[in-house]
Amino acid sequence: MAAGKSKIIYTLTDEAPLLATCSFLPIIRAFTAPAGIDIEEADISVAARVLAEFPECLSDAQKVPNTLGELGKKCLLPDTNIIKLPNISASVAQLKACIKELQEKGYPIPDFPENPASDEEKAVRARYGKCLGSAVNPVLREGNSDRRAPGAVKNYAKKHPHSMGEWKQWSQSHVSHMHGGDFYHGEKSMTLDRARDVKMELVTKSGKTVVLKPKVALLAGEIIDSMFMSKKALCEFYEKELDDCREAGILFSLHVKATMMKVSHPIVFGHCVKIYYKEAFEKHGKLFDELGINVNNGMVDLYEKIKTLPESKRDEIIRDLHACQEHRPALAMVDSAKGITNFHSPNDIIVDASMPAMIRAGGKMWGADGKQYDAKAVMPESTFARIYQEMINFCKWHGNFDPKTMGTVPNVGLMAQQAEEYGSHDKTFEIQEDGVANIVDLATGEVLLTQNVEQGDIWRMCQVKDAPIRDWVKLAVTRARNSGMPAIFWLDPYRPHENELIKKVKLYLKDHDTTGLDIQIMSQVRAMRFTLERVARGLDTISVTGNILRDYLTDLFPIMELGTSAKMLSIVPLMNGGGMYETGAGGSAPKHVQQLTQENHLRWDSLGEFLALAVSLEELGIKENNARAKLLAKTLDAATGKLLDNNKSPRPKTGELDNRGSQFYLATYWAQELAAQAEDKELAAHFAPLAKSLAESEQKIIAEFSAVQGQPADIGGYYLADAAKREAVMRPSATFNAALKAMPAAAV
Ligand SMILES: NC(=O)C1=CN([C@@H]2O[C@H](COP(=O)(O)OP(=O)(O)OC[C@H]3O[C@@H](n4cnc5c(N)ncnc54)[C@H](OP(=O)(O)O)[C@@H]3O)[C@@H](O)[C@H]2O)C=CC1
Ligand SMILES: O=C(O)CCC(=O)C(=O)O
Ligand SMILES: [Mg+2]
Repeated sequence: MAAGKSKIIYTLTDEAPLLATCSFLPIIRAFTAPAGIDIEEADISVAARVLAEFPECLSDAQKVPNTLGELGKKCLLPDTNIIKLPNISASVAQLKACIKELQEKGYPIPDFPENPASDEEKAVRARYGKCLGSAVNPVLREGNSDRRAPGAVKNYAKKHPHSMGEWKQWSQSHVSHMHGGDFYHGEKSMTLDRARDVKMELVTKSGKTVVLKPKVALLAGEIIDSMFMSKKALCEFYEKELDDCREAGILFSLHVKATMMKVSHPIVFGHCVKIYYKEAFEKHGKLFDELGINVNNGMVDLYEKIKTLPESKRDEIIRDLHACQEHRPALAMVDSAKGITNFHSPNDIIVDASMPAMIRAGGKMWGADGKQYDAKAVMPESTFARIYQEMINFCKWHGNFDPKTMGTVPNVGLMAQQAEEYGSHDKTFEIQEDGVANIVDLATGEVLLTQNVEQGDIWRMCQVKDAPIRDWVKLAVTRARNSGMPAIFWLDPYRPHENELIKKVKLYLKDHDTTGLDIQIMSQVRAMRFTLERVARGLDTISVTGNILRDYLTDLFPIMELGTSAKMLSIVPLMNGGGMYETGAGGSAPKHVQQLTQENHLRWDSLGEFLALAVSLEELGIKENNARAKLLAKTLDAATGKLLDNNKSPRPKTGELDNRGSQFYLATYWAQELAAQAEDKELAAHFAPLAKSLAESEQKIIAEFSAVQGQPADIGGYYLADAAKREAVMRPSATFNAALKAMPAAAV
């Protein structure tokens, strides 16, 4: 019997994930219809988010709803079930490209004001600001994070290990971070005794009081921090590291997270670029200012804007930039073939993915000649950079990890309600004048936290509420109990913020039965060492971390263990009872779209989506007592296992099996599993013809998929593709399409 109407919300995002969703949704609908499950689409692509900001510029036909805002509200409801795919966290260059494409498609939205002067321009800039950087995940993440490699995926990686670069003990690769003057040093933190409204203000040396943030409402038990990065210390650090790197003769690479830390990290990045090219910036600084060049957005901004200059001037600038390179270290490349360096855009080297890639490659990055070299990995903020050096130390001593035997490291991450640094961009400021930066109670005038700051310093306030911390501790205990693994809280008692957290963790652990569990608290470097000693012996260890380490570790370990974080199970149990199922922990791999449009091959692996869908169905089945949803989940997991066993994942090379072919195999195995099960005979009978027809047509369908490969594919746009063209490209097998269409759309 069919159950009542249940609903899964499926996000439509950008780039490769969106393409893959386009072909996967018809499959999902064919399978979920008999269980009475509706799949509701929610377009949260960067294009949709931009259009939703400017309804007054659009005709009625062009207007789109604020889907992200609506989805954020749904995350607070108990019955919400969302599958969330990775989306673009846009850089300024990406946002401008998106705006241009929409304008060219007839959407009369305003240009992006780069240097807003009038109030009107400032207002437009602020609206576009909402679409910049990591603007989606923080809105939806109303729960903490549970990320792990499912057993079938881990076993597959052990049987089919990916390549690992070799670590040499004499490798020169290392991490450099500040040893003073960064956010870590001088941080102040407190737990609120009661609910308070506070403001953030700067009292300048000249006696002015500048209110930077008029009001932040804080709850009782919330932890707040005040921390700053000294511009002077940062610039001295860069000078020293650039010289040191030049002397060592290795590549210089700068790793930031400009998407999530969208206010502070572009500034940190910009200082490095300006110091590297110091003489050129000194000579042409005035002109650069006139042109509105802002290298916080990368050298791409400079190269774009000098295009307007006469050729001779342009050549002079380029010569001067090249002259700086003569006495500076070589830069790590993002794309050696195209001459794109690490300084091109702050979003090109994103630390959570870039550091694991370097470590996996034996400590190597790409040089301008397309060869691999040792590198100095510069991460100015020392708070979390130290974990990477600890892993490098381990690899230098023990050699590279072996995916065939290494243990697994799942993560329980404190993330809910914009926890810690990742929720701080609206409370982060570049200080305009020397003075004292205060967090002040609005009602009493009491100064809660104070810092002495100088012009150019970056000052921020972070917060984490009490309820998410309680929920995080509970999730850690639950995961430790269900997995039987030790759980380590990575918390550093020498850091004021984490010291406050430790007090709460110790208290809230008492709310749970922890008998027989191995739960420990260790500072980050010790936790890394302890975990790696176990990893090397094939033992599993849960890392329980704050928000930044959640992000870093859930790429770091999966990339070592599985070759990519896209194969992770990534669950967000929403605090009000709903569930969000993210697909993997990685991004949206722009180069995959390029390969599709040039050669009609999509190497993107939808495995993360298959895993997420199974958990989403299982949860829905339990909550709504929908036996068929549970059966769909069980059979989907079995089909995914078979897909891995039979090696039917997409391959990177054009001409071989790609995403579309892989999805076809998933559908075939899923139908076969459903047809073979005996729990629900009606459902078995429903899927038997599909199982049979897909198996019989295998060669024909695969031939139809192969036939289109090797030539360009037109999807009619990048940020806003043409739906019909995209569908034609992503669903090129008439036989497969007809088999899915023949499935009844209603419950049986
Ligand atoms: N949750 C989210 O919404 C997130 C979004 N992002 C955004 O994604 C974009 C790209 O980020 P980037 O740092 O390059 O990291 P990615 O994780 O997208 O890519 C790194 C590399 O990992 C491999 N990879 C990742 N996912 C898959 C997959 N499903 N199938 C096959 N291979 C995969 C690819 O390597 P290869 O081609 O060699 O196989 C890819 O080039 C940015 O705009 C970023 O902001 C980033 C992280 C999370
Ligand atoms: O939202 C983003 O930009 C990145 C998110 C991310 O990297 C993660 O959650 O692992
Ligand atoms: Mg990440």
